[in-house]
Amino acid sequence: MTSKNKINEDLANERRKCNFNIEEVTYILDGGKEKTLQRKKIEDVALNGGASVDDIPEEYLSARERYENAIRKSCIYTNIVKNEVLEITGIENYGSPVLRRTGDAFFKDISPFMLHLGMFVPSIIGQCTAEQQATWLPRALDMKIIGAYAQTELGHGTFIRGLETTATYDPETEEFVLHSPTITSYKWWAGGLGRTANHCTVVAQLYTQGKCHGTHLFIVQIRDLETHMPLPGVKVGEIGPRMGFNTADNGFLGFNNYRIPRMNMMMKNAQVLKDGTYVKAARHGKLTYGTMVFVRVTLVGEASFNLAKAVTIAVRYSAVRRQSELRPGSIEPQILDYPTQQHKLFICIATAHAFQLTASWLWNTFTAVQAEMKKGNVDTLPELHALSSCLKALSTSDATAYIEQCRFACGGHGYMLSSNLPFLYAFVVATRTYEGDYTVLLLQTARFLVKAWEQAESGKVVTPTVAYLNRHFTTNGKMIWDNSPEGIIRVFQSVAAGKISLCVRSIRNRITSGMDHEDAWLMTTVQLVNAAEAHCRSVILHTYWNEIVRLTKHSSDNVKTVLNQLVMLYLTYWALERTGDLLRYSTISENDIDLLQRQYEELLVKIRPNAVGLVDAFDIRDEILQSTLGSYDGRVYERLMEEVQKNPLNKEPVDPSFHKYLKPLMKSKI
Ligand SMILES: CCCCC/C=C\C/C=C\C/C=C\C/C=C\C/C=C\CCCCC(=O)SCCNC(=O)CCNC(=O)[C@H](O)C(C)(C)COP(=O)(O)OP(=O)(O)OC[C@H]1O[C@@H](n2cnc3c(N)ncnc32)[C@H](O)[C@@H]1OP(=O)(O)O
Ligand SMILES: Cc1cc2nc3c(=O)[nH]c(=O)nc-3n(C[C@H](O)[C@H](O)[C@H](O)COP(=O)(O)OP(=O)(O)OC[C@H]3O[C@@H](n4cnc5c(N)ncnc54)[C@H](O)[C@@H]3O)c2cc1C
Repeated sequence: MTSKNKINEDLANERRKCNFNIEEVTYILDGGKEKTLQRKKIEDVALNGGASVDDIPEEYLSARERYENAIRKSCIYTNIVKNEVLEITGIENYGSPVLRRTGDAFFKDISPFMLHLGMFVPSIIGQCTAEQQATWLPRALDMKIIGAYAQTELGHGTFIRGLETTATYDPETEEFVLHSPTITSYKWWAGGLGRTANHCTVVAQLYTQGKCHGTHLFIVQIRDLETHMPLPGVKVGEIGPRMGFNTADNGFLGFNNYRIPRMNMMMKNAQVLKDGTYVKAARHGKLTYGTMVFVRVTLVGEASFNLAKAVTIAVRYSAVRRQSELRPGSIEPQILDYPTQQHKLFICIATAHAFQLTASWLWNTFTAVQAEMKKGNVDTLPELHALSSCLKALSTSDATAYIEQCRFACGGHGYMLSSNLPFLYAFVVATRTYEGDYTVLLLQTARFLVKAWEQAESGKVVTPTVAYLNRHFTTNGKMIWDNSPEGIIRVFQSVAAGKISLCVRSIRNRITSGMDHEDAWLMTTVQLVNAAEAHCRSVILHTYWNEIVRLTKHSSDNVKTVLNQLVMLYLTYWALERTGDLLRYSTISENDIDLLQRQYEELLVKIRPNAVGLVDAFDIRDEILQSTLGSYDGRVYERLMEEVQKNPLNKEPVDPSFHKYLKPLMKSKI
């Protein structure tokens, strides 16, 4: 072995200590052995060329160079995907999470094509008729056209009904006229729109026969396919530097009476006939929001994957890093030996598992609801909307907090961009806002919960994810505390039920004392967000536990043990985090809390020897991790020094600014 690929001795020791079969855990997280093998095959094909390697790390480039480099690499990756990967996966897997994840080897930040595959293509699939799909989809999948998703405007993001862009039908020419009547109606934020896209999905208020029918989706060509010039009547550009997403060319877009053919309205759920007659086909008023529901579902898996990356970096680094001394004169311990460090990191491993298993479960729920909707049944959509809203909100918010915790766990070196932790944070913190802000989405779930509570109150049997509400009306008093996993989950469900009940009581009391329903709701929103968070927490705890029991039925003993330790750590951690709620809604005592704390500390000790094995089981290749601190071989200090050589500031021993500014300053007299 050369020193370049020699594994750091501490990390090698950690791997020797690991007592479970790492591959077995990888298979569970990937959803089965076949999926793992296919993922590895895709990674081998896509990453073997080493095309991702930048001579100069992208953080040293100017805005223009960074963008150009991102396009260059996007094209390389797209060609690999088109020519080699899709042969393995089939065209239907274009845009699959595996391709998205493999893409991370090419970009530290984000590809300008992300929104094309992440939202433009899904909007064609979800919102167009079969005939329209036949027109647009092959061209989009083949990258003959490149699209963005332009919904948000300068003045409105959350409140979609408030969007101002208009699409007015002209039966004379059978065209829609797109117009941006005000500065606030300019589209703002769409990824890939600023410089890259030649088409986009535009969300606009539909007017026909003098009447507004609310927001609808349109496919709009914005640039010439040969020259890439914006078409007459289109004003488009990049919105400027932001906290992250700096290679995604987020854009602005305005229209000046810009005409598109009638058939460019996405007509799956509503149509405008040649004469201008509006026909609504949809059985549910919000089906035009379907692309957002799809992306919210996928974001739970995104949260898990990005957190898995961060904690892989932080745990490997913590095994390599030695600091301080436990006893005078003793050898410096690995920082992973500090219980406080384990407290920071093991919850991140458990959370990545919890979100991954919840994401798969949510995806199955999503596809089942889609299948029902194909048959004309939209009854399960409200529950899916409530679930995808709160799970998107909580998973992105927790992942953000824990990625930052991983950075803290890496001390000063975690602050280096080359650790990749700042990039991960900047990318994931945006997910808390986009595709529906955290608070706004939890309030959507709260609407569903209040309705479910009212149904349960009237004796109706409610859907499985809120079935605990039926129990709430049949049991009296506080939930009996029970330290088993099922017992902890039951108590969390009681907390959620108790909080929803308090919200309903507050709303009713406010109405009784003279407020109208809107004000009573508004005044209760702080509690409603809290109740929706409690509900979502109980869903995650329940799903994580159920899935671990189901998926480890045939596992080896040691895998069963370590995955059980992790899920118990998760349940115990959240019980300790929420002792106030537990004291309020269950019979838990001071003594029970002491026992929980001891149980938690014992779990840290038990998990410690397997910590590196657990992050290895995420099986994230070095090319994808892109971190000086987190590589498989643990050559942390060597990589930090190698990275310094790439710093353009170190190219010459003396910087020109010395002669230009510093020296004159040093020579000048006071
Ligand atoms: C080179 C190659 C690169 C490699 C790439 C490879 C592959 C890539 C492939 C995949 C990518 C994978 C993942 C993607 C990852 C990252 C994506 C990256 C970037 C994404 C960028 C983000 C894009 C965006 O942000 S787009 C804009 C999103 N905007 C929003 O989310 C707005 C939020 N607001 C709303 O959703 C709504 O306005 C609202 C807040 C819900 C309120 O709506 P409103 O109409 O006012 O409704 P109201 O409150 O009155 O409610 C009425 C009623 O309707 C119910 N309702 C509301 N919404 C829905 C819904 N969606 N579905 C069903 N029902 C809904 C609501 O509950 C009410 O019901 P009720 O009356 O209570 O019964
Ligand atoms: C990196 C990034 C990429 C994006 N990409 C795209 C894209 O490709 N296409 C696209 O169309 N959009 C995109 N967006 C826009 C994104 O979807 C919106 O920013 C997001 O939906 C939030 O809307 P907003 O910015 O209008 O926030 P606002 O709604 O103005 O929110 C501001 C604050 O007000 C609060 N608030 C708002 N309404 C309520 C309410 N009813 N009750 C209580 N509190 C409320 C929010 O909680 C928040 O704290 C992107 C945004 C980012 C940051």
